[in-house]
Amino acid sequence: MARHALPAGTLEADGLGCLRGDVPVFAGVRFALEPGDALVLRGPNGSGKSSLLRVLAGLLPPAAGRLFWNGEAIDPGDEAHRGRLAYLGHADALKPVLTARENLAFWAKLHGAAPDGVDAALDRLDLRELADTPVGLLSAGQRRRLAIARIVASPAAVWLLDEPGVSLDAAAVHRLAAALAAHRAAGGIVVAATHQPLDLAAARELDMRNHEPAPLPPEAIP
Ligand SMILES: Nc1ncnc2c1ncn2[C@@H]1O[C@H](COP(=O)(O)OP(=O)(O)OP(=O)(O)O)[C@@H](O)[C@H]1O
Repeated sequence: MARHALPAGTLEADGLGCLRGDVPVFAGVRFALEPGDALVLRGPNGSGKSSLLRVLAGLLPPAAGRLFWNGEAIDPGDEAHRGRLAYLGHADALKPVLTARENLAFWAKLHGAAPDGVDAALDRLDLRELADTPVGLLSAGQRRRLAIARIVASPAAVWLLDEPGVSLDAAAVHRLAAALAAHRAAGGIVVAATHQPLDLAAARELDMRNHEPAPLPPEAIP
């Protein structure tokens, strides 16, 4: 499948920390990702993988540290940077009354993606036969495939994926791996949180257990 040109660049995190409800979740997260790189976030439940992805997506402000694109600091709410990101959360962010194709067309228009990328993304996730089915009638795995197709159809350079393989059967896991490889080959960057193995060649790993925040001082504990 032909890929649109990606706005290739480097993504760096320097000393990122995060609070959830005033509770420190992680601290001191550092990485530097070049075009084509992949970073897998590991760690037990509650260690902060989803929180880190939300910080990277600009959905949660960091409590400490900065993010850089091509060496330039990214300000919170930076619209140009938002355009470089495609975020897949636990929820699939699909409209149940629209068909699979209509959902992708909606997202493609919103993100300025090429309309011909919609059918290509449906093909890549083997969804062509379900293109005209309302999303409310799809199975969990079919919905997850469509949510991944939404990322594939986007023009974003940086894919931020939270448990992308959830609900996928073996064939769909294979298609996900192929989509990730194609994105990286086109100069894209992948950051994925996963408990399952993802077939990501030469991916780097970031273990959230190495970024546990320092314990609160006794006087700060109510
Ligand atoms: N909206 C929220 N408000 C307050 N605390 C939250 C909120 N969301 C998550 N947390 C807390 O932040 C911590 C990190 O959660 P997070 O979802 O980032 O972990 P995770 O590593 O992705 O977990 P999992 O493997 O279960 O998906 C947990 O202690 C969780 O209870």
